[in-house]
Amino acid sequence: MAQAEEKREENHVLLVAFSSQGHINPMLRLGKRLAARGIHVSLATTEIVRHRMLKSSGAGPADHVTGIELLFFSDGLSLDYDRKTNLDVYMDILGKHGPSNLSALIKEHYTSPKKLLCLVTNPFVPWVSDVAAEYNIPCAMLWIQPCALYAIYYRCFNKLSAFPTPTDPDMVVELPGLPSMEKEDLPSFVLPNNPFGSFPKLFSELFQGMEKFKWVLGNSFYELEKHVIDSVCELYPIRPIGPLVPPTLLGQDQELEDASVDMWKSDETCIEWLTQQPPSSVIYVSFGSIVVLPAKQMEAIATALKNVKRPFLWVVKPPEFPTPDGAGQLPSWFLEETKDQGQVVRWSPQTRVLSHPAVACFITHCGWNSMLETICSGIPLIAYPQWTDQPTNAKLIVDVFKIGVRIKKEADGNISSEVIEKCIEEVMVGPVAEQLRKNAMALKAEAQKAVAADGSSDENIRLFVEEITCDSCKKDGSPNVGNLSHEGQDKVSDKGV
Ligand SMILES: O=c1c(-c2ccc(O)cc2)coc2cc(O[C@@H]3O[C@H](CO)[C@@H](O)[C@H](O)[C@H]3O)cc(O)c12
Ligand SMILES: O=c1ccn([C@@H]2O[C@H](COP(=O)(O)OP(=O)(O)O)[C@@H](O)[C@H]2O)c(=O)[nH]1
Repeated sequence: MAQAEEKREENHVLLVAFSSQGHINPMLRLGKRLAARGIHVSLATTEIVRHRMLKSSGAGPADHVTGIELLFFSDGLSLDYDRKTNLDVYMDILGKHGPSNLSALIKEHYTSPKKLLCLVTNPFVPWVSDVAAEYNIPCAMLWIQPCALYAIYYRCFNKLSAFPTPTDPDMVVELPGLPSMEKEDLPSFVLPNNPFGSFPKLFSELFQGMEKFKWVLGNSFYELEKHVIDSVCELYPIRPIGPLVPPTLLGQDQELEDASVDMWKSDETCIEWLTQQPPSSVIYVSFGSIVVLPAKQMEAIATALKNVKRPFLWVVKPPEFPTPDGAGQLPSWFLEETKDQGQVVRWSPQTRVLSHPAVACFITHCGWNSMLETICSGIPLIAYPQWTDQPTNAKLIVDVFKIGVRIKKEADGNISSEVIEKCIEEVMVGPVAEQLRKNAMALKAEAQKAVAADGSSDENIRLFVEEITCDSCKKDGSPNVGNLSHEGQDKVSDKGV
């Protein structure tokens, strides 16, 4: 036992993630890249994740994911608490109980916590940096949304630029390195009508105290977002090390195992069904793990899918806490009337779906993981964003990456099935479709280059590992992301990118 513990503390990094699948998986993939460079890695997250993994697999939860040890701490709430409906309460309680519970976990698992090379946290558990400080361990943040969101929040919460206010809710926001943004392009949390009171507080504290993070890593790649990445260099640089997606999507060794957890059991039968469909014919539809669409919007999508008469694969994840208004439920007529046309599953093996040759396009809520997976699959997107970073991600898809179209809302906030049908036709046939597909394939190639040996992201990982393992760098308490990030970018521009 003593020997195992000693080993654990050699060259060890502890990752800490918020409980959502889209936050844990990029962290695990970062962990794997660190492990490939000789670092021992563990990931700590909250008990609710262990509980969901248990439910999804039916067996006991894994205590390791491809060599990364999983550790769990309590968020202070009971397992059956409805966290999704009460996000503000959840985030508050987690912020109150998380620090002491994580601190106890560290004490329990590491005989000398100071030996940890660093803690890596994500933006939704920013208090991890205080736990790191308590043990005198350096702390890094993995930013799990586009670097554009990092730039927007940094400027917003440090009051460096003007954002919409209750008296000027429609103002257009102009920021360096980004296109002009109207209110429907901004992250929902910076708008005056944002209902999540504790979010601005969480992010104000985070962005006003960035010096607590010695490194900021981003789940993106330089070539994808170079203008906005360059634009934050002077503020507090972010170093892109992504895309953190399964190795099979990156053209890497097919034998390489992915590091990820599944909180829901995926329905593999849809892969067999896909195999029976013509190449580039299927519309894939999914809104991720959190969004629950209002019944009216479910109806509009259902009508559009039926009317376009093309094969579809729609993920309809039953709401964990169903409501009488029918939110998140299929219209009653749908399955019967489309039974020869498409498939509905509760949860799909999404990365296998996106890279399947039968899939033509993806109607998505624009979660960043889904977007990166799509970029790496080289197919166009139809953006239907809901909240948080998603509206801005949709803006990037259309105006910066130019790999998709956006479903525009009517003046009353609803969507019409005709608009969805038009978007589908636009990305499936004709000159726009052709251009989008070309752009998508080009970005896919750039993504593969970034993570391949000596690519921009690979180089940034190498620099990070060099930094955390270098004794003199560790003792220097000042945040030095700046120097390194500049160096990383010089290297990139040296190569003529
Ligand atoms: O902001 C939150 C909060 C939150 C924080 C503070 C508060 O007071 C209230 C709520 C909780 O869960 C989230 C989960 C998310 O999952 C998903 O994470 C991906 C990667 O960040 C995104 O790209 C996807 O759009 C998104 O659905 C994204 C989020 O932005 C949040
Ligand atoms: O049916 C599904 C839908 C989603 N996902 C995965 O769940 C994650 C969703 O993350 P994202 O950031 O896109 O959205 P979120 O669910 O966090 O809103 C992605 O990795 C998807 O591949 C999946 O495996 N099956």
